[in-house]
Amino acid sequence: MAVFTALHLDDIGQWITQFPLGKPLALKGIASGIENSNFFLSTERGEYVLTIFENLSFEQLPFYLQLMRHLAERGVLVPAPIPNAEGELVSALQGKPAAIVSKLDGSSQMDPQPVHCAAVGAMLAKMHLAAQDFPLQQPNLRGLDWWNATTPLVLPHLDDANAHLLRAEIHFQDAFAACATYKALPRGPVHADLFRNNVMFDGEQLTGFFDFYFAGCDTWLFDVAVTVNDWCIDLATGKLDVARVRALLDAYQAVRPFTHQEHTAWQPLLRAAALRFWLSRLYDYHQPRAAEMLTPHDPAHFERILRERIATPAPELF
Ligand SMILES: Nc1ncnc2c1ncn2[C@@H]1O[C@H](COP(=O)(O)OP(=O)(O)O)[C@@H](O)[C@H]1O
Ligand SMILES: N[C@@H](CCOP(=O)(O)O)C(=O)O
Repeated sequence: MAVFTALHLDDIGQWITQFPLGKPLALKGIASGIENSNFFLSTERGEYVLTIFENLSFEQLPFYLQLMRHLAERGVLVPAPIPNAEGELVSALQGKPAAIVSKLDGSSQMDPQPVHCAAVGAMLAKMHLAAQDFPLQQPNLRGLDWWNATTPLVLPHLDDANAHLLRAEIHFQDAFAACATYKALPRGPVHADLFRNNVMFDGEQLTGFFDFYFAGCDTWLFDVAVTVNDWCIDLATGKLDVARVRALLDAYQAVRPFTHQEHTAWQPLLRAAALRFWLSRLYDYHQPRAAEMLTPHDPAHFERILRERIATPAPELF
């Protein structure tokens, strides 16, 4: 999150009367994050998070908010969206779509141990299974099509070595996505951005996943790869820590066993997950948006991870 649209308590006095939340007491911009404008909101009824969506449209948002509601109803620990008096989860604020969700307890675990990775793996598998009967469809908007569209926009900013790496990896991923193994992978709604900063813990107890605004329908294995590439690495080098990888994968497959096609696709999808965030970070870095609070993420981190996944095979799924 970041703050692209400035907002003060006075600005929401009228708007908030459509929600059953009582009087607003405090509103505080959240500096972390990069995508939307987010605020901690205190009201007479409790603590919430108010999000103004900067890129997603009114048409796209029901997928994310209904998905959160669907998951919350099935025991997956995610924020509950608050409906307004009309039963709507999204309504216009400052001319943009906005929503209020419950605030999760706990804090981010930025130095995860195997026990935390196991909790994340188990909850991710539960999420995949719980979303199987979710009726709405929306593709992962940061999937293969977006990688192909974004590559020519960032290539002019890269040195020769990185331009070569990017071209070669896009070529590899296009070819892999066309093969029978890839097409046979189980799919459904995925979180697609389950980094350390998007999960809450109270000690070793996982208290929730949030930030579903990159979610979409994609392969479940891509979601596992995104998660492993953040939770199970040494941040300085991008190298995988085998104990954390094993803990996450074993806890995941205790809930939802991996298929043989997933076993074959594992190494390519770890590369795909690294490529996805290298590209988005390059794009955000070279085409920055105006914001009151924004700290762009370092693209070189995912360049290192991609090079490392190409050079060194990761532990197998099973
Ligand atoms: N439902 C929530 N409960 C508690 N804290 C939240 C919640 N949603 C967001 N936050 C806080 O806001 C910060 C940024 O949120 P994030 O969703 O990552 O932003 P973005 O939409 O830009 O990706 C998080 O690190 C967390 O501290
Ligand atoms: N997790 C991604 C992009 C989104 O970041 P967030 O802080 O808004 O969740 C990255 O690290 O590049």
